[in-house]
Amino acid sequence: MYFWQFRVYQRPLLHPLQTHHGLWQIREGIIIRLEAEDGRIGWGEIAPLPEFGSETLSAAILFCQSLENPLSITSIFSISEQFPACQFAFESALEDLSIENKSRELEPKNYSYLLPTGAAVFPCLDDILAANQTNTYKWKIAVNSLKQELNLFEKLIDRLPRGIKLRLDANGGLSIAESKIWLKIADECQIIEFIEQPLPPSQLAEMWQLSQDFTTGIALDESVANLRQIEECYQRGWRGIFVIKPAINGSIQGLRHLWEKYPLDLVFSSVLETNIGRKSALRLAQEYPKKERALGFGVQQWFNNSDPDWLEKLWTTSANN
Ligand SMILES: O=C(O)CCC(=O)C1=CC=C[C@@H](O)[C@@H]1C(=O)O
Ligand SMILES: [Mg+2]
Repeated sequence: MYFWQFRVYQRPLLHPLQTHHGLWQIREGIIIRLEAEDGRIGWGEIAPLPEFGSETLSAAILFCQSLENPLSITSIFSISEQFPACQFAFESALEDLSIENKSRELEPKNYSYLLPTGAAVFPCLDDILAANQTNTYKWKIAVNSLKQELNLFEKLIDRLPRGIKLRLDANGGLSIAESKIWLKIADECQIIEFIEQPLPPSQLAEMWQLSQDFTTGIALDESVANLRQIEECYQRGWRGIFVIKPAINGSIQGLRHLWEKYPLDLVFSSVLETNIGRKSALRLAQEYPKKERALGFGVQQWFNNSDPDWLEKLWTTSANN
């Protein structure tokens, strides 16, 4: 049995993220601490992303307030798939208990750096390229008008060194006609690794057709935000890329079973979680056998790291349970 505690946190993003979903300024979540009878401690993070279909923060708080304490392993693996961020957090805390070398190097060498959206990329681009050894970068589209973004894109690729791969993420905000324009350009310029979620999840068939009509990869993200959606999209014929956000995907064990059951082309992606959730997600990504795709866990600092004791302060200054 495992006694556990939780604390709700709010951390301002150092660089607010502008996407088709809107402007994201504060990452809110819950840190959980599991303690085994022999004193071992395991940490986990509930990092909701409701616009991707996960539970909301308030739903996760109510779930934590109603969950038994102490917990059994059975109760952890019985958490409903209605709470995928909670499933990830409790299973990863359970696994964290057994991690001998918690400080084992996890930071990926092959990662994708998320560039500032739109024209904001240009003032800092040279510094970002100089500071990052990776050759994979990601840039959000479907935020400004197509005309504006096509102009910015031309300027951007002129500034990128040879050999750089770019991922374009529309967060489901393009029309079919706009997707075809981007894909035609991508096929011609050969710098785009894939276009992520060009259309909304409701248009899987249309994205499948685009994947047949163009050579540039298409990656599903919002369409495959949890285990049930991954399996459904595969069974409906999707053989393109699956962007997996472990922290909102649901059961870790369930994800392992899926990638063993189906030959999935996975790209692991962050939900701008804190270091607690990041470690668990990166451990899982390291287990995934295919290594060709850069991890969507750019080393950029999402948070102001001038407060390294934030977790300790959280634990001593607030008691949610
Ligand atoms: O996947 C990556 O390279 C970084 C993470 C990332 O792009 C995202 C994280 C969280 C919310 C989203 O707007 C965005 C995405 O859509 O993938
Ligand atoms: Mg995405």
